[in-house]
This record gives sequence, C-alpha cells and structure tokens, in this order.
Amino acid sequence: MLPDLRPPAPRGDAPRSVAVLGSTGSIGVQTLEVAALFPDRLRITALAAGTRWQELAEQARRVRPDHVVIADEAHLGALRDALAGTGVEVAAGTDAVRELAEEAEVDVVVAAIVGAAGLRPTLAAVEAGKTVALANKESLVVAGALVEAAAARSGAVVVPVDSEHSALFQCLVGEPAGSVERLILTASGGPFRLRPAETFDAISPEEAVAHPNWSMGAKISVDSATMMNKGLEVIEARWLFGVHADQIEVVVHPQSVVHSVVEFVDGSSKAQVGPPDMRVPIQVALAFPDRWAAPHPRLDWTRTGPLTFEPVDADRFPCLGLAYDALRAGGSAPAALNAANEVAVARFLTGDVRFTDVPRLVEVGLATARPAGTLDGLLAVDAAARRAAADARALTTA
Ligand SMILES: NC(=O)C1=CN([C@@H]2O[C@H](COP(=O)(O)OP(=O)(O)OC[C@H]3O[C@@H](n4cnc5c(N)ncnc54)[C@H](OP(=O)(O)O)[C@@H]3O)[C@@H](O)[C@H]2O)C=CC1
Ligand SMILES: CC(=O)[C@@H](O)[C@H](O)COP(=O)(O)O
Ligand SMILES: [Mn+2]
Repeated sequence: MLPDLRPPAPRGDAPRSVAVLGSTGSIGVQTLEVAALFPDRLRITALAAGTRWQELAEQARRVRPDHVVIADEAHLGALRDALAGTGVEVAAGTDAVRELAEEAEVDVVVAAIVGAAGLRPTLAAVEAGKTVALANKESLVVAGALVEAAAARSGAVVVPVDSEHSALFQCLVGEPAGSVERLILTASGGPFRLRPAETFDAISPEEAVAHPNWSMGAKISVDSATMMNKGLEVIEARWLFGVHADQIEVVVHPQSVVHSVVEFVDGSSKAQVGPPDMRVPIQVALAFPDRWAAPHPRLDWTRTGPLTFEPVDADRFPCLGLAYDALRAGGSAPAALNAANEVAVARFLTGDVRFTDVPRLVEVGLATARPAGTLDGLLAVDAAARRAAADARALTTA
C-alpha cells in the first residue's frame, strides 16, 4: 500500500490541490495551519466536517475552497447562509463527503475524519487513485485488506499521518524490500501510566482526555488512555507496512520524542525523533516525496532530558492485548473490535459506563465477529458489534 520505497524523484513545486476531510478536528485544523505556510505549493480546494458548521464556515471564508460539505444535513441551510456570496459551493450528507474524496481536480486527500465514519471516503479516495494523507487509522483497522486491494488496483499512494507510522515510513523510504525484522511502535503510556489499577474505576472523562504530550480529539485521547490507540496502531502498521503481528512490538516511551523504530535484518535500527507536534507528520505527508523548509519547533538536545523506555503493563491496559487478538484472528475481528471500542468510548465520555468497562464492552463486541470479506459484510459486523456494545447494560457500573 505504501509508495515505492526506493528514493523517489522530487515532485517539485507544482501546486497540489488538497481536500481536507475532517477539517474542523485536531488534525484538520493543523493541516490548514501547515497549508497556510505554503500558499504557492498547496491549495485547499475542499473541506468537509461532521456537525460543526460554524467552524467550517469560518474556515471556508478564510481558505476559500471550491467546495465545502457538512455531513449532518440538518446544517445545510445554515452553512449555505453563512457562505452566501463567497462563491464556495456548499453541500451536505455523507455521500457528498465521499464524492469530495473522488473530485477530479483533487490531488491529495487528507483523511482526518474520526472513526469508522472515515472508511467510505478514505476508500473512495484510494479507489480514485489519489495521494491519501491518512490520519483516519480506523479505516485500516476496519477494512485494511480492502484498502490495500483498492490501492493496488488504482495506484493510490497512502502516506501515513499518524506520528508513529510517519516515523516508520520515514525510516523505511530508501530501504530494500525484505530488510525489516521488527517495527517498534512507541507509546506514551497515556495519562494513567503510573496510576494504580485499583483507582481506574474512578477515572473521569476529563482525566482521560488530558493526554500528557499531545492535544488531540476526545476519542483518540481516550484511546490513548486505555492504550487501545496503540492496539489500533498495531493493526494500522500491519496494513501499511505488510508485516505480521509478531513483527510489531510496542514499547512505552513517556516522553514521545522517539516516534517509532525500525529494526532491520542486519541488526541495525533507525528511529525518527522530534518534539511531539503533529504538524510535522502532516507536512511530511503533504510534501512527500519532497521536504519543505518550515519553522516547526526543533529538539534542543541539551534540554531533552532522559529518554526512557519500559514494557507495557498488559494487566492494567488490556485493550492492547485485545487488539493483538483481533489482528491474529483476522477477518472481521478488527472491525468488531473497532466498532465496540467506538461505542464504549462514547458511553464512557457521556458518563454511562466506567473507564474499566471499555475493555469489557470491547470483548462483548469482539464476540460478534463472523466471516466477512466484502465492505457490506464488514459494515454489517460493525453494526452488530455496535449494538452489542450499546446493549451491554449489565456491564454498566457507573
Ligand atoms: N489528533 C491527533 O493528533 C491525531 C489523530 N489521529 C487520527 O486522526 C483522526 C482524526 O482525529 P482528531 O483530529 O483528533 O479527531 P477530532 O475529533 O478532533 O476531529 C474529527 C473530525 O472528523 C469530523 N467528522 C466526524 N464525523 C464525520 C463524518 N461522518 N463526516 C465528515 N466529517 C466527520 C469532525 O467534524 P465535526 O467536529 O464538525 O463534527 C472533525 O472535523 C482519527 O482517526 C485519529 O485517530 C492520528 C494521529 C494523531
Ligand atoms: C500523535 C499521535 O500519533 C497519537 O496517536 C499518539 O500516538 C497518542 O499517544 P499514545 O502513544 O499515548 O497513544
Ligand atoms: Mn499515533
């Protein structure tokens, strides 16, 4: 699924037309910040968001794309009114979001919708042969095999935005096929790395979204707190880099400076390092295969302090093991895992269940996995796992 990893020819300065799907979110907003640094190289031609129409309208007035789409059709009128006279074409609905990903004039699609909702537009962009700057890891978790097959058919290039996968990608470009022994994904350990397990029942949503190193959307922040984020990233790495589960390891690195490590068959390892700042991997993806000078913060090696590494505590963070189980089970198990996790996180954020219920609800959802090879089959499993995780009232202890 990756681009050819031989050192590629530079693309040069021809402007790239960019569609940002999920523009009002953490990755979307930072993508617009990066694009603003390169007005001659990047033109934002399309924006899409879920419900936050005022933020979307403000972005559209500033960036002046050709198209904006709001997925929630209830906001179409308000968005149209807000953009009257600007010349920006306004549409609504999930089909319209998907159509943006296929627009003929779009070169690069930034897939930054959160959750399985991002799957259809991501798949559409891949099927249309776009360069896809992929933040939406859930699309690979749910349907990695389908995305991989679509990329092989269309020639789409998928460049990871997720910081660990961007790190691995940067380490791998220029390396020969068959040279990878292991991929080592670093994990911050989240806000509860040192918190005693017997207090986990009392964890509040506010505590869970307070990531120590990164400012991110609520869902991925809770995933980091349960370490399900690392589980999703293990599955994401399997599809991006064509390795099997036994070749992917996770190590806790609380400083989030070493973004991940590739170990090669000759015993040499490469790591990619830098301050925790998503604008860098976003820019790497938008510029690939070039590199553009930018004023993002640099590491001060004299002040970085100790960089430490430790094993994952699998007892306190069972979600990572559940994700490995799903990856090894294959088929629709990762889709069921992801769907149940989305429901569990949403229920935790509304105070409906406790933090410790999240892995339990995921296990309930995982049990709904059944043979499914097509997109419709995977989406049926997704729906069944969501129902199971939503209906699991008996587990509710909050
Ligand atoms: N934030 C980060 O630093 C990182 C994020 N990622 C991944 O990137 C993705 C986005 O994360 P993040 O930016 O934090 O999430 P946010 O919650 O901050 O943003 C999510 C975005 O998706 C939009 N959205 C939700 N549903 C739909 C839909 N059906 N159609 C169109 N747009 C929709 C939201 O719109 P609205 O708010 O208007 O409803 C919003 O723009 C996730 O998959 C995450 O795992 C990966 C690495 C790092
Ligand atoms: C910034 C990014 O890529 C996140 O996915 C980050 O990795 C989350 O941190 P954790 O390592 O705590 O999951
Ligand atoms: Mn990550």
